[in-house]
Order: sequence, then structure tokens, then C-alpha cells
Amino acid sequence: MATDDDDFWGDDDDLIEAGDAMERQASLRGGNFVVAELKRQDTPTEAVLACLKRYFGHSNFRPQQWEIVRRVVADRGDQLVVMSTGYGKSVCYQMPALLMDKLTVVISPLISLMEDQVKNLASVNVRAVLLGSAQTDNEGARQAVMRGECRLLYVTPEFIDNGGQSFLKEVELGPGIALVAIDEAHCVSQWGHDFRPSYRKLGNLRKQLPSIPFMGLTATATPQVRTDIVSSLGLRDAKITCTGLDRPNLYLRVCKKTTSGQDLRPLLVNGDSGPHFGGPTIIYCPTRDKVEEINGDCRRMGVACTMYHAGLSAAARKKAHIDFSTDKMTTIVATVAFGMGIDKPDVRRVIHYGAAKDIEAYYQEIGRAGRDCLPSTAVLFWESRDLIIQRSMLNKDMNQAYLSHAMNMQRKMEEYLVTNECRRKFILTHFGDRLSGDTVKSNCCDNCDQNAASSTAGGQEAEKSVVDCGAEAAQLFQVISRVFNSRCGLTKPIAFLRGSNSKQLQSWQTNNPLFGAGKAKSERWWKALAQLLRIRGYLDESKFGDFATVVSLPSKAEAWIRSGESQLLLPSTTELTEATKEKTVATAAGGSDTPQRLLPERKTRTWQDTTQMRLTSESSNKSGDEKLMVELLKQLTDLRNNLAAETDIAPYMVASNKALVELSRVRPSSMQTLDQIDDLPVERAKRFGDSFVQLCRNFCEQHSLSTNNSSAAALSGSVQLPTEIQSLVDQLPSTTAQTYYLCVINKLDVKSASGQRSLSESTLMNHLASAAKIGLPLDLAQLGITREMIDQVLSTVRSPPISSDISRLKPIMEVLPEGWCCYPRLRIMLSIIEYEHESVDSSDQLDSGPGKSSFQSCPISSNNTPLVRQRTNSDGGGGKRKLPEWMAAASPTNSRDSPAQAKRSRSSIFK
Ligand SMILES: Nc1ncnc2c1ncn2[C@@H]1O[C@H](COP(=O)(O)OP(=O)(O)OP(=O)(O)O)[C@@H](O)[C@H]1O
Repeated sequence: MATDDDDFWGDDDDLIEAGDAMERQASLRGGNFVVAELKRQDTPTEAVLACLKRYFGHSNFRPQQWEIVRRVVADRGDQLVVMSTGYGKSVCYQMPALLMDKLTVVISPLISLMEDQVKNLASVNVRAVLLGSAQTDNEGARQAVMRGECRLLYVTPEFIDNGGQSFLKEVELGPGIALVAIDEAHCVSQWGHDFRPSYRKLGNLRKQLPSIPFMGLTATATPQVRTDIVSSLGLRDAKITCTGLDRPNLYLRVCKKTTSGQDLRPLLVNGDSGPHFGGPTIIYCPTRDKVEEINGDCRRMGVACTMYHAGLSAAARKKAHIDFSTDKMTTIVATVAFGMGIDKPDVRRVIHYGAAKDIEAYYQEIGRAGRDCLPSTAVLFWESRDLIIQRSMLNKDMNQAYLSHAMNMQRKMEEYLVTNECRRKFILTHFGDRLSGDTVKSNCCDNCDQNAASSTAGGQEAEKSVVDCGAEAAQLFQVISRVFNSRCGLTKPIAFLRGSNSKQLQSWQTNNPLFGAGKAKSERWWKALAQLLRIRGYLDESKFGDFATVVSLPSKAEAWIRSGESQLLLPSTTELTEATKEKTVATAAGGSDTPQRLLPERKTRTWQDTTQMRLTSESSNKSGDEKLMVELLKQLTDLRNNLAAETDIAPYMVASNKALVELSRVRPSSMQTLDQIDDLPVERAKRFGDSFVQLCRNFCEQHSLSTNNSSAAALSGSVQLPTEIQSLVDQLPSTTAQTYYLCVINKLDVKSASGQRSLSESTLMNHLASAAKIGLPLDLAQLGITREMIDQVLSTVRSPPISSDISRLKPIMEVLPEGWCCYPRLRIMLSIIEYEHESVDSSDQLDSGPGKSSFQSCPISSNNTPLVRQRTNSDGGGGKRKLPEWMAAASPTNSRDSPAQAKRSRSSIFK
């Protein structure tokens, strides 16, 4: 075993004062000492934590990480680790190598990912090599491994298959092996979404190296796949660790496809160097042609973007990868060939332009977003044709059991697309995981937002629940099997049920009593029903020839028919709900009631803006500081990118975005203070820290800013708010509160805040609308809103055709003068109006309508004359509570109740 690796156990660098912990480390030289100590420890020792900080930059382990590392180092046992994407699997298999001062072998299918990891480890002075058939310096790498110079050896499963096994045997007998880690372990299982035959053979390696612990790692394994991995790899007495698979920072959204311009343009935000999708973005397309097309479209929209697919030369693919990972291009349009090879932590959006192959692949692909834990979005645009193409791509020669498994996975994907329940819960349930709590959440998915909006609008619970489609399903089944003998697609049976006069329906068919039996329902409704039946396994659709599809009844449908049941209860889909609603709206136009949310008659209190009250005594200074911090962050980012370019590594390998934000807050003036910076490994600080410190020092001198702030104080950056305001801010979801602090308390304009938070400007405007709705003051002037504009919206809402119905924004927008306002501003004004009329609900979201439009494009109207003066009732309608101090200065009306009381009285406003 090598003893000359002083990188870890050697003397400290004079630049870094690592203190006691490091000194103790030096005395623990030699892996066995550590192991003996760890055997007695349930918690990591200081030396272990110092190692974590030194090479990874983290001050502590995330839950389960330490137990996993300890099982390798102290117990020497096998294990399977199922951990959500971006949780921190690398720490689990890299730490044992560093703690034991011995080689860890990592088997991974992805060369580009391994190349990134090798570079990343080099940036913290850990020697790692990659052995694969395409690597040029295989011999040099082998020798370095045999000399015991390497801590990590990355190999492909094919390498193991082609002689790698005997090489590893030699290594075991020579310098020794701490661990064999098998990344993407789901590839072992045919029940997983990415089966690879070479992975299946890794069980042989387990037999060859009986005394080395093996660790399988994956982010996507159902309970069935987990069992299969353990038995296929021959893991012994394997401990299975499964962290929750939830990715709470990922917002999920699904949309129907229209045109790429219409779909993608609204997602763009304007940055300093042109439009982008809110940060680094991957756009996945199902085919190479589509990649080329969407890449062209994005470029025409001015987006700095590149593309990646298997049809490009290796050099072009490599360049695309580098340009994206070094932030030269904000966007990469790719097939899933680009999928797992990307290790960039700050991808803010993953867009699928076309449905994914199946639900497990989808979870894996969206996992590339937000690995730095900052808010990120996964949006999918789809159309029915995508699903037909995916179905046709299934390999029909597969063993029958796997084929039907693959078809089920596809059906799950389709179900995900059309479900109107929480999408996060849907995915987690698939993996046998659970979401805590059953209720609608904020910042979760489009369905949760939609359901929250409809429930606060007095909406129907039934919309998202179960429907009984027994009668119609029975009709459709009969027509498919009896009238058309299961030799047709869906068009004919639906036309038949709707009593179409199409010539394609022969007269003997049209004499059937079921002809026209379903004409009360629209074609869209019947198609939505057929889709629901298909994804629930009551209808089969298969390809016939090149273009046609044929529907038939699977055994599940036949069993239901035989059971004689009249009910068929199934969870509804978005499409079926909307098709049902269309009908309801049409009926409502003919006279019956539609659910409305009506603005109460009386104005009972006055909302105030920030000019009418002082929020804090410090706010003006703070706001100045906040602006300087943004400027410093920008300079630090530029410096980081330049250092990355000079050293030919990805920017995150110099410093992560998280570390840069910390640097701009703490503003270290010496290398010692760099210790406080989270996510900055000590080894990396040694290499690049001096440049960052110098920049911070000069910047602070120039702008008289404080340096060496303690990390905790810098983070809280707290200002003393009046209790009345603080208690309202406390009611906001944390992401909304953050926006409020930035834009209102620290007076940062929405554009800059959007850049700082990596959220779109309209999302931030929505946050401000939520704040206004519970009575929090905003800076109206900064938002381009005047009191007169609010009055005009109120009078428009009061007049026909709106007649006080505030359940939807779109109709209101349509009657306002064209170009007078944009959706985000309208939403804020309506929130203020609602507050003043006590239609209070902090979680309420008005319909999102076409609210994606950027509010920047909306000019402030010069014609703000109200059409009708609002009716006010300055006596107020309720209690006589004394106004809080911060409100008393300018309020002409009585504030009635606390928000909580107002909320209690809310029910009275819904008719
Ligand atoms: N203990 C920790 N404390 C703070 N951050 C951590 C910790 N462990 C890992 N991270 C961070 O989590 C992010 C993801 O880590 P890593 O690349 O190991 O994830 P992963 O589980 O391998 O993800 P994927 O499945 O997507 O490859 C990195 O930005 C890393 O710095």
C-alpha cells in the first residue's frame, strides 16, 4: 500500500489554518487507525469532518451519507444506496477512498461523466484516473494505479468484461481496494429503465473479489428493481439505504405542445447577454431532427444555445458539452444521449419538448436540474403523437414479460402527463416512496397550483378525484368489439357513438341502437375517456402497418364486462376534466350557474404602499448594501469564469454558485476567513482562494463595505421589521418571503432579484401579488402601478360583463384597454383590491391564464382615468380594532380584522 500520499495526512499548507482537527488528523496517519476509531463511533469524528470539508467543502454529512461511508470503512459490508438525484452519492463512494487512503473502483456507464469527475477530483488535488477502451493513456493510468498513487479509478462495465477483472485482481493483491462502487446500478436490472447487458455480468466481479465491499448506487429503483440488483450482483447481507427520492426544489409542469415559438418564448427572461430560460437549461427532444429544429428556433429567438446528438461528430459533441458546462452557452438542445453525462450542478431548467420514453427515464432526466438544491423547473410539452411514436419504438422482440413491463412504464408516463393530481406524488408513488402530507403544496407542480386556485375559488373537489365512467365505457367497449370487431382505431367508434353522418359508417352499422347514443358528449370528451381507459389498462392500442393504430379490449376490460358491474370508478385526468368543463360552460351559457368568485360589495380597509409607511429604520442602508452585494457577486462570477477558462476546467470546479453567494455575503479579507465559506473545499481554496480574497478586499475598500462577516449573520442579513409586518411576512411561504425581503425590504428591482434568485420575473411578481393580498405593502412606483390604475381595474371589475366575478384574469384583461397592462401587474392590482374588500387568502392564486407574459413588456398607461369611481365604505363593515402603528399614519378607513379573522369570514364572500 502506498504511504507517500501526503495530500491528505501530510502537514498543513501555510495558507490554511485548519486548527485542531487537522492536527489530530495528522496523528491518525494510516487507514487502520481511523477504522478502529470509527468502529466505536456512530457519529463522524472531527478528523472525518475535516476531510469532508477539505475535499468536498461541506461542513457536515447529509442524512444517511455518514452511515453509508461508515459501513464501508468500519463494517466492510455490501450495500445498495437508492438516493435521489443530486443528493450526494459521490461523497458516499469517494470518502472511503480518502479516509482509508486506498483505491475505490467506480464502475459507471458514462465516459463523459467520469471524465468530469476525474477533473473535479484533480481540482481538489485527489488523483483519479479513467480506464476505458477509448482512453489513450491506459498503460500510464494502470501503472499509476499499481503504484498506489490513485484514490479513484473509474472504469466502464465493458472494461471489466474485457480483461478488467484480472487487472482488478492484481490491484487487490497489490495496493489494495477500499471499495467497488457500481454507479447507475439500475442498469443491472431488466425491470429498470436502462438495462445494459454488460452490467448484468458484474456479478462475476463480485465473486472474484470476495473480500472487498461492493456498493450499488442509483436514483431510480422501484422495490422490484432493488431486489433484482441485490440478487444479480450477488451482494451479501446487503444493507439497502433509501433516502427519500423527492426533489423539493424541482417545480414540475406539463403543457400541451403548440408551436415551439409559442411554447418556449414565454419561458425566456432577458439577461445581460441576451435572452435565456432563467439559467442553464437542457432541452430534450425525442429525435435528432427535432434537436436541430428546436436549436435553430432557439437561436432565432436570440438564445445562446448549442446542440448535442449521436449524429454529430465526437468533436462537435465534446465542444457542445464544454460550451454548456463552462456557461459559454446557456442552453443545450439534446437527445437523451446527453442525458446522464452532465454533472453541472446549476442547471435551472430541464425542458422536454416531446414526451419522455417512460416515467423512470423522465425522473432520471429531470434530475439533471437543480442539483445545487436551488429552485429549478422541469417543464414538459407533449402531444398525442409523441406517445404513438414512443409506443412504436418498443422492441417487440423482447421477452413477453419485459415487453409488457416496458408498455406499463410508457402507460405510466402517459398517466403522468394527464393526471390532475400532484405530479410529485405521482412520481414518488411509482418508486414506492411517499410524499409527506396529502395536501396541495405551493412550489410543487402546476396541478397543485391549479387545485389550490380552484379550491380557493370555491372550486370543486370532484375535479381532481374519481369519476364513474361505467356507462360510457360500456358503450365504447360494445361499439369497439361488437360493431367494429376490434378492427378499427378510435375515430370510428367515437364518430359512431356521436351519430356522425360520415360516409365511412355503413348503413347496417348506423341502424344499431348504439348509433348516436353518446352524442351528448363532445368528441374531445370521448377521446379523453379512451385515453383514461388506455392508461388504466382497459383499452389496448397497437400499431397496424406504418401509420394506423387498432384498438382492442384487453383482459381487464373483458373481466369488468363479465362482472356485470355498472360502475367503473377511475381517477380523472386533466383532459377529461377539461372536456367535461367545456360542456358545463356551454350549458352555463345557456342559463345554468357556473362557479364564480365574486368581489364583495364593500371596501372595508385600505391597502397601503411603502411610501405611506416606513418599513424599517435601516432599509435604505441595507438596500444600498444589497445592491453592492449583487455587483460583487457579478464580479466574483466573472473572476470564477476566467479562472476556469485559464485552467481549462468547468466553472463549478473552481467555485460553485452557492460558494460565490457565500463569498459575496461574508466578503473574506484573508485566507483564514475562507474556511467559513460553505461548499468551497479547502483544497480548492488553496488553489483559487487568493484571487477571490483579493477581489473581496479591494471591492470592500472601494465601497466602504464590511469584510469578514460571520457566515450566519451574513446569511440572516436580518432587518428589524415592525411586528405587524413581520407576522404577515411569517405567513408567506419561504420562497415568497425571500422575494418580499429582496424586492420590498431591500428595494431590489424585480429584474435584478430575478437574476439573483434564478426565478422568472413573472414568478417574482406573483410572489408580490400574494404578499399584497394579505395586506403587505409594496413599492407600487417601482412596479409601475399607480392608484388610478387600481381604481380603473376596480371599476372594470364592477361593470358588466365582469360583474364582480374575479375568478379569472383573462376576461378582465380582455375588457381593459388593449396594451394597458400586463398579467403580472393585473394580478397584483387585483390582489390589492381583494385585500381591500377582504377577499383574503394568502395561498390563493388567481388563474394563471396567459400570465406567463413578461411584465416588462407592459407600458405604464398614461391614461389612468378611472371609468367609474369605486364605492367605498369608510365606516368599515366590522370590528373596531385600533390600527397598527405602521398603518395608522395614512389610513382613512378602518382595518377590520386580523388576517386570520378575515380568513375565517372568507366563506361569506363565495356565492
Ligand atoms: N454533505 C453535503 N452537504 C452539502 N452539499 C452536499 C453534500 N453532499 C453532496 N452535496 C452537494 O450535492 C450536489 C450533488 O452531489 P452529487 O454529484 O454527489 O450527487 P449525486 O447523488 O451523484 O447526483 P446524480 O444522481 O444526479 O449524479 C453537489 O452539488 C454536492 O456538492
